[in-house]
Amino acid sequence: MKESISHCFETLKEKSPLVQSITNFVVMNNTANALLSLGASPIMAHAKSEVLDMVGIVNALVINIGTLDEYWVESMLLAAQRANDLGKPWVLDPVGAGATPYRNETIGKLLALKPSVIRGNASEILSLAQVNIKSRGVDSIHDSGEAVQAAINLSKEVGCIVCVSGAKDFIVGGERVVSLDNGHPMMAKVTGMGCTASAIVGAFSGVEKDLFLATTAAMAVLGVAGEIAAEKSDGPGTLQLHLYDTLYNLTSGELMKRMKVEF
Ligand SMILES: Nc1ncnc2c1ncn2[C@@H]1O[C@H](COP(=O)(O)OP(=O)(O)O)[C@@H](O)[C@H]1O
Ligand SMILES: Cc1ncsc1CCOP(=O)(O)O
Ligand SMILES: [Mg+2]
Repeated sequence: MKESISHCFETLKEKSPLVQSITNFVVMNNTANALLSLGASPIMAHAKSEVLDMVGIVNALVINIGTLDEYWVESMLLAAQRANDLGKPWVLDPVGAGATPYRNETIGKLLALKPSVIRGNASEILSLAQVNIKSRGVDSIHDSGEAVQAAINLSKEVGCIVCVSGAKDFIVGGERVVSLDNGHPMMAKVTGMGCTASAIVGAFSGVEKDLFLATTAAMAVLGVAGEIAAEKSDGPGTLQLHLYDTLYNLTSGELMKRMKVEF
């Protein structure tokens, strides 16, 4: 698996996938910079007048409901349907799932369109799997390990790959589960770190057809880059900056050496 992840990483650098994001106002800059540092190419586009054409030219689509509103939701549904029609992968980041009925209703519509990959924190994945939990905005109040069974159920129900992020990241494809034990607790103190994870999952999905492998590779890269960056940082501000530099300079050798992956 480590070799396949490393190969995926090399392919991404070589192909520089174009990734469309319909994402939230908070993280547009963070995620675009992370994709560029990694070697992918970001484009943020949500106008209904261009969304169908845009999906036509990108390698993957990321839909993130962080700052959703009625217009944006229509764009998201159009884009997701178009990606399905064209057989292109699309990633759902269900930011703040469970926080309000509007978010849940929107997530229901997006799930009906069957995302290729769902990446969320534990509270979000528990909410999507209809586990009756309390949620509190965009930050998780559960450990990722608590949401693994929910992720398995969700993966089977929707027929997609599910990633639960947190101290450990779990990637689930039906009964297959992989865990990654990289990263650093300070990563949760930078807004948009999860959104960045989802954007990177989009980038890998744009170059690797096996989406279980693509998602695992994406989370391994962010986890390893995050922990290297954290070692150089005094706090979340410098972590954000060091993360770009680390993504930019990361080699497959360093990735292989640091990655802690388990089946
Ligand atoms: N306690 C932690 N230890 C190590 N890595 C973490 C920790 N918390 C979050 N991360 C990492 O931060 C990234 C974002 O995950 P998370 O914080 O769960 O997403 P979100 O921002 O959507 O809540 C992932 O790469 C995850 O592995
Ligand atoms: C704070 C906030 N509010 C709406 S979207 C958003 C960003 C959430 O980003 P992440 O889930 O990656 O921490
Ligand atoms: Mg999030």
